[in-house]
Amino acid sequence: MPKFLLNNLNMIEVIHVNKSFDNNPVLKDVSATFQPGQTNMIIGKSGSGKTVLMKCIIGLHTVDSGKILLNGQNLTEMTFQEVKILRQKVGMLFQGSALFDSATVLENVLYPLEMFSSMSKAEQIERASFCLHRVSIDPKAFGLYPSEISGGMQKRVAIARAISMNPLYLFCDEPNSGLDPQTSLIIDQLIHEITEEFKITTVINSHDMNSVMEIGDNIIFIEKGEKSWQGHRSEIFDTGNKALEDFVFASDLYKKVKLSHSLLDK
Ligand SMILES: Nc1ncnc2c1ncn2[C@@H]1O[C@H](COP(=O)(O)OP(=O)(O)OP(=O)(O)O)[C@@H](O)[C@H]1O
Repeated sequence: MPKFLLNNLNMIEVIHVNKSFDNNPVLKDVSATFQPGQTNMIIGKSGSGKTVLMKCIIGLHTVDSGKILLNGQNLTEMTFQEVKILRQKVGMLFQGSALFDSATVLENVLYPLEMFSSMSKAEQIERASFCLHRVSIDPKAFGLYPSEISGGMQKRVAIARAISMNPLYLFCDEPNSGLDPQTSLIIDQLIHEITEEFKITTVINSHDMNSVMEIGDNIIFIEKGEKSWQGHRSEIFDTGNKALEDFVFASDLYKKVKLSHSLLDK
C-alpha cells in the first residue's frame, strides 16, 4: 500500500529543487515545507516562480534536480498506480471557479465522485450534499446552474467539489481572483476552516496580502526563483528581509499596519 495512505501526516517537502525552461532557471535550489492542517501560502511578485513551484509539487512539471516528498515518498519515484491513487487524494481550486456550465451545482460536486469513487449513487449524493452543506450552499440551490448563482457561491461550490473526495492535499491558485474584498475574506476563512477541520495540507498561490495576513499559517516567499523567507503571518512584520518588506509593504495600508505594529512594540 502506498506510504501516503498509512497515516495522516501528509507533509510536503521540497528539497533543493531546480527547474529551468530553455536554460532559463525559474526555480533555484528551492527547499520548503508545507504542513498538514495549515494554510501554506506561496507568495511573491508576478513571474517569481510561484505557479511553477506549485506545478512541480502537483507533478505537472518534472523537476530538473532535487526532490518533492509527499508524506516522505518521492513523487518522481512513485509508480503509475501510486500516482493515480495520489491524484484522487488531491483537491484543486483554480482561478475562477472552473465549474461545468452545463451541469447543476449538485452535478458539479458529484462529478469527481462519479469518476473516481466506488460509492453507490445514493452515497455519492449523500457525500456531495454533505460537502455543499459544509460550504453553506442551501439545498434549494442544488439544481441551479453556475450562471444562476453569484461568484462567491460559485467559489463555494468549487470548494465543495474540491473536498468531495476527502483530499489529503488541496491546491488553490489565486482562490480570490474576481471576488470583492468582503467575499474574498469569507472564502479565505472557509478554506482555512476546512483545512484545519479535515487536516488537509493546503497550498495556496497568492499575491493578495489581505489573504496572507488573514490565513497565512506557513508563508513561503519566493523572490526571483529562490525561497527567500518562510514563516507565520505573525512574523512577517519583522523579517529584516528587504525584498519581502518591499513586497508586503507596497501598499499604504500595510505601511500603516507596520507603523502601528512597531509603535505597539515600544
Ligand atoms: N511552460 C513554461 N515554459 C517556459 N517558461 C515558463 C513556463 N512556465 C513558466 N515560465 C516562466 O517561469 C517564470 C515564472 O513563472 P510563474 O508562472 O511561476 O510566475 P508566478 O510567480 O506564478 O507569476 P504570477 O503571479 O504572475 O502568476 C516566468 O518567467 C515564466 O515566463
